Amino acid sequence: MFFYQTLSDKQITSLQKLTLPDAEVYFAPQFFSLEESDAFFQELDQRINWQQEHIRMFGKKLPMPRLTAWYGDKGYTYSGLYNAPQPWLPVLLELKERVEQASGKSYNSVLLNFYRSGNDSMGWHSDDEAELGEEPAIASLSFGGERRFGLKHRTRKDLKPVSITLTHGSLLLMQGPTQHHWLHHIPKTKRPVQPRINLTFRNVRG
Ligand SMILES: O=C(O)CCC(=O)C(=O)O
Ligand SMILES: [Fe+2]
Repeated sequence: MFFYQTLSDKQITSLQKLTLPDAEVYFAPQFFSLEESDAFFQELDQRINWQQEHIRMFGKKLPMPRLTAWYGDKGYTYSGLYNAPQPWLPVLLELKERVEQASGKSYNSVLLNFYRSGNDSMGWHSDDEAELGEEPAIASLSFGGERRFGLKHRTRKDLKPVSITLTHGSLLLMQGPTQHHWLHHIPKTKRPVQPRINLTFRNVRG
């Protein structure tokens, strides 16, 4: 476990390190206060240019099971789709500063996901695109309804899959060898859940 200071209130908050082999994952369930988190959810809900993108699968064009948006300095290819960057918004720069301060890393882009209901999801993947470099640091913020975040090792079947509840106002940080060895997903849920906004800050090269 290590400690950091938030910029706003100089309050010491802890990022908990998960005990996962072949990974470096940290989690802070209440990185933001409830008041801040409610305000960020509203702001992002209203200001982000949310898009319904499609994926091509088996020659079919299918709607992605969530809305997405891409902001920052660089374009990015994700799930075979090229995402042209939209210029930073003030709210995104504020969040970027906060996660940079906490993680000691810098980011030049952010992918946003909007999960409208428990029927929205993200399939098993790792964020291992070449543009992200060898051992990418990815800082993931969650606002709104709680969803389960699953992690499973690519090859070691003796390791049980891990599941974390991504709370309103939480920060999840993945770095080091994590993307090489582990896959992650957001499964659908039958539980009634509030809409959820996720932001993953990344550093894209090139
Ligand atoms: O919604 C989440 O927490 C996961 C997002 C994610 O894995 C991604 O955008 O690559
Ligand atoms: Fe991911």
